[in-house]
Parts: sequence; C-alpha cells; structure tokens
Amino acid sequence: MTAAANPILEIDQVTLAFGGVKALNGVSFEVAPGSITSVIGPNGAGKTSLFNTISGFYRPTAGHIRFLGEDITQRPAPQRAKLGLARSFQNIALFRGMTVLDNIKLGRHCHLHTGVLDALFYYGKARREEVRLRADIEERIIDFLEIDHIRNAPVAALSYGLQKRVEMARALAMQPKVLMLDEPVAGMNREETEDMARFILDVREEWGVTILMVEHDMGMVMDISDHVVVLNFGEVIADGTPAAVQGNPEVIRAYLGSGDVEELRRKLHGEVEA
Ligand SMILES: Nc1ncnc2c1ncn2[C@@H]1O[C@H](COP(=O)(O)OP(=O)(O)OP(=O)(O)O)[C@@H](O)[C@H]1O
Repeated sequence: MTAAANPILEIDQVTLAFGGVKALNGVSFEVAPGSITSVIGPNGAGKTSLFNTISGFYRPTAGHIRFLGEDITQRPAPQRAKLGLARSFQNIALFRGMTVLDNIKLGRHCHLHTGVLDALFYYGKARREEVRLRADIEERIIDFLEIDHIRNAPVAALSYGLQKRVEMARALAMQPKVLMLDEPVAGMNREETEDMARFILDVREEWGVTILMVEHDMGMVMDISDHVVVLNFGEVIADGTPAAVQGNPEVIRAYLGSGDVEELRRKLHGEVEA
C-alpha cells in the first residue's frame, strides 16, 4: 500500500539495540487512518520489540515515532495511551481475580481525573456527566463484544478466547484512535479465531478505530489486513498489500530460512486449522 497523505502513525528509522543486539534496525513504515495494518515475520524478527517501542515500554536507540503528526518518541507509555494509542498483550494481562466489568472499568483509568487539583476542582455536574459517559461506553463495549452474560464473572473462570475478548474490551474502553493487538488469535481454535477476526473488522467499521496488529496466523492476517509489514532480523523486508507481500520472494525466503515456510504455505492455502 502506498503511504497515506496523513498517516495516523509513523515509524521513522527506528532502531532498538539491546547491548550489541539490534532488535530493530532502521524500521520505517506508516499506518493509514482507518486501516488494518499487520506486522508479521519469523520468530525473533523484532515484532514484540517494535510493539513495545511504539507503545512506549522501550525507548528507541534512534529514530522517531509520530502519532497524529506529533513526535511521541520521548513520551512515556501512559501518556501515549491517553493520546489514543491503546494495546493488548501477547500473554493476557488482565486482573484475573476481578470481574469482566471491573477489568473494563480499569481501561477507562487513563482518562480519569485523579490528581489532587483535579479532585478539588472537578466535581458536581462535570463529574456526574463523566460517570454517565463512562457507563454508556462500558455498556456499548459489552454489547458490541457480546460479553453481557459474563460481565460479573471473574476473568480467571473464562475460556482463553473469552479472556482475549475481555482484553480487547478493556483496550476499547480507553477509546483509542489506534488499537494495537499483540497476537490477538494466538492459541485460539478456528471458531474463536473467526469470531475475533470479525470483531477486529467491526471495531474498525463501527468504532472507526485504526488497527495495528502483530499476528502469526497468516490466514487471518491475509484475510483482514489492508497493509502488511514484514520484518526479518529487525528490518522491514516487505511492506504492501497482502497480495503483494505473499508473492514477494524475499518474504518466502525469510520464512524458508526460519523453517516456517511449510506452515506459511499451508496457512495461506487454508489447509491448517487455526
Ligand atoms: N529484553 C531483551 N534483551 C535482549 N535481547 C532482546 C530483548 N527482547 C528481544 N531481544 C532480542 O531481539 C530480537 C527480536 O526479538 P522479538 O521478541 O522482538 O522478536 P519477535 O518477532 O517478537 O519474536 P516472536 O515471534 O518469537 O515473538 C531477538 O534477537 C531477541 O533475542
């Protein structure tokens, strides 16, 4: 895909080194507003490092990250979340002893007025208005993700697929402009994968949220993405539409080198249960 005139997110020559290891080396790509952009690559390619750098858990050794035109490279993770960059985690990061609803409420936390001065000056009508707005958003999310029946269940009691859905609900409660999903269908069976793919498409359609995801499930990536970025050894080796990327010889070689190519082929041809 050609770069949008006004990308919502720009990754510009980002390098991340751990000692002598360059997990990312001059990575550049753009995310168009309203797109579903996926980052793929063999194990160890740098996908998680990239996600952690974009969301602010790591500070890049060089390069810049711009969100809505603003350079956010030096901004800490909570500020990025508040600006509208929300993420889920590869290993579910929910409060397992808490209910589904309480976990979703925590997603709103980044927008709450919690400072001492805020607490002094922020009360009465405005506060009641915020409480009402929050409840509305929570209800919309619960309805949208079809989790009404489990709203009071502790997260630990839920199936893996439902936990992933709750994690998405919590990220949506941040009212993000860009939702970053770290392996949203990892460990899911085919039915759960199809449900999640539908939710991701609907989040984009109904909530107008741009999606940036890292995912190993090639079938799912190629089905729902507008734009695919392929990493290998910390560098972008291909960047384009799913069709362009699938036919790119360097991509095939990268997966060949990793031993993943047979799996890639089978998944691309839908021969493997997710
Ligand atoms: N905290 C760290 N300290 C040192 N090296 C790291 C650290 N995190 C990642 N690396 C190295 O950076 C490189 C990229 O790793 P990363 O986890 O980002 O890849 P990945 O594409 O997400 O892999 P996977 O698909 O297996 O999750 C690897 O060589 C890895 O060993």
